[in-house]
Amino acid sequence: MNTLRFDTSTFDAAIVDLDGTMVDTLGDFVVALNLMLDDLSLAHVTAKDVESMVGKGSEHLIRSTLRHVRGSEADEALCDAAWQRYTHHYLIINGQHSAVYPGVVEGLMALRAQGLRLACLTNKPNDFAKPLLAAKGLDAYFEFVFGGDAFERKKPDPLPLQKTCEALGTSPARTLMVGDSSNDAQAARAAGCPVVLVTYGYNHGEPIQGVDADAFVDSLAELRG
Ligand SMILES: O=C(O)COP(=O)(O)O
Ligand SMILES: [Mg+2]
Repeated sequence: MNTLRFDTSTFDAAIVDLDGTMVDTLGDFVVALNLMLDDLSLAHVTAKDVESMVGKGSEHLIRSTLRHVRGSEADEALCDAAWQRYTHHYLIINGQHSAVYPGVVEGLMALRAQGLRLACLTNKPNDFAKPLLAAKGLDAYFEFVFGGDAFERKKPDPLPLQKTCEALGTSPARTLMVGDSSNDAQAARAAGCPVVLVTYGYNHGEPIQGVDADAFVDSLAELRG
């Protein structure tokens, strides 16, 4: 059920996902992947193809893209070459084909005004995540930014959430996860964090309402104390 207001007054902190939750980065992914595919003399992907592959980090995205355009699993040499080309292009175009979703700044400001500690936890690599947040003017809201390579395992594993709670010094039960996909929800459930999902974003092509979460919001502006 969508709610027009999700009461955040019982929390000490919020952990916020990046791609699909704060920033619509689908354009960046498509542009960087197609530049990579050009370098490898392979066919292009569309935004629709990419949308269902985003959320499990860049390695997963590159492997899924190669599988999609070639029709078979890529070997390690091709994956390595693709990774080099993809990171080269992504670092250059990062943020140029992306936009902050409506209500994000309002929501982050409200959470901070309420005294909540904020961390950004994404499966995007640190080298992509930190410059993107800075370019979009979102970095100052967060005490910590942890990318997909910050810890040994990525979401949906609970480890990144547990480590982020440790960094914040907050208990999982009083730390709200805000995300856009089942990766965020599964990680939160396993870590013992309550979870709210946005109704926009990328969830592997599946309707988000089918995911086990505490609430769904249409905008981060609905998160209020
Ligand atoms: O797979 C990605 O790079 C996107 O990651 P995020 O949704 O955890 O920010
Ligand atoms: Mg996401």
